[in-house]
Amino acid sequence: VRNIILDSDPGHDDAVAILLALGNPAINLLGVTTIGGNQSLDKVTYNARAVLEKAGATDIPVHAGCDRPLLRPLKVAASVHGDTGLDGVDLPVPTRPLDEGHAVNWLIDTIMASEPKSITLVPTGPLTNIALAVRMEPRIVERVREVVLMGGGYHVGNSSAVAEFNIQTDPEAAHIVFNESWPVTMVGLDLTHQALCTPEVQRRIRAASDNLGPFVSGLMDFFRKAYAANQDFVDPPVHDPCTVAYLIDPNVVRTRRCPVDVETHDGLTLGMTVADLRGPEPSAEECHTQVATKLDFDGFWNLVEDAIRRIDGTL
Ligand SMILES: Nc1ccc([C@@H]2N[C@H](CO)[C@@H](O)[C@H]2O)cc1
Ligand SMILES: [Ca+2]
Repeated sequence: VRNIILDSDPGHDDAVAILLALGNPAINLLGVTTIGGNQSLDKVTYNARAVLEKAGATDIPVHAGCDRPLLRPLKVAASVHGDTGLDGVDLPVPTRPLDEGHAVNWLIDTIMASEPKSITLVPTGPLTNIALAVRMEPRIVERVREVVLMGGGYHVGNSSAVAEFNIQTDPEAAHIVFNESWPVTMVGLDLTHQALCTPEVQRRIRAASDNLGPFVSGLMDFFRKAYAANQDFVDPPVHDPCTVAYLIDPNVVRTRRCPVDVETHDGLTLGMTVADLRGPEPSAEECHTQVATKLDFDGFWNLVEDAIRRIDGTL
C-alpha cells in the first residue's frame, strides 16, 4: 500500500483525485493539505473538507497551507472552477472541523515521524507548501519516497502558450521542488490532456452509484461547460487524478526520464517547465526527474469508476 499526502486546490479535478485516492485499496491517504490556486485558500480548503464529507471520509485530516505564492500575487482560475472553486454541485456541510496548524508544519511533522521512504507527496496545485516545507526542514527530501505532481508540460501550456497554471502560479516554488534531489514525476498537460471526460465516460461514472456517481457527473457538467467556453475543448481534461492513477498502476501512465527545470524569469516563458528530451534516456541514478507521456485511457477511467463504486458500495 502506498501512503500518500495530497496537496491540492479543489478544484473539480482535485476532487476526483481525492475520490480516487479514497476508493482504491492500493492507496492510503494520510491527509489532505490545501493551497490557494484554483480559488482562494479558504474556498479550496472548504471544498476539500466537503468532498471528504461527501465520500464519508471524515477520518482524513485537512490542514490549510499558504494563501498565496512565495513572491507573486495569487490569480485564481475562477473561469474554470467557478466562484466557489467547485461550482456545479451541492456540497454537504463538513462535520469534521478544519485540523489545527499550518499545512507546512503538518507535512514536515508527518514526514519526519514516518519510516524513511514511506510517504509519497502528490501535489496537484501550486507548489508553495512543498517548497516551504523543504526550506524549513531539508531532511524531508531524503525521507520522502518520491514526489508525483500534476503540473507543467513539455510541449503543452494552458495558462500561457508554454506554461501550465500550477507552475506559473508559483514558478519560484516549482523551481525549488524540481531542483531538490528527490525523485520527481511530472504529470503534465501532455499526459493530462489525454484524460478527457467524454460523454460516454461521464455516463458510466454517473451510473456507477447513487451518491458519488451523480456528484462527479455534476462536477463534470460544469467543468465541460467551463472548458468549452474558456479553452475551446469539447471534453474537459481531468488532470489531477492522473497522478494517483500512476501510483495505483504505473502501466496506466507511460513516463520518460529526462532533465526538467522551471523558468522563473518574467516574460514570455515564465513558468515554463523545460524538459530536455534530446539524446538517449538517462538512468534514475543520472537523472531524478521524469515526465508522463502516454495515458491508458480505458485503464484510467476504469480506476476512477472502480473507486467511486468501492466508496459507495456498488462495486
Ligand atoms: N484552466 C485551468 C486552470 C487551472 C486548472 C488546475 N491546475 C491544473 C491544470 O493546469 C490542475 O491541477 C487543475 O486543478 C485547470 C484548468
Ligand atoms: Ca489542482
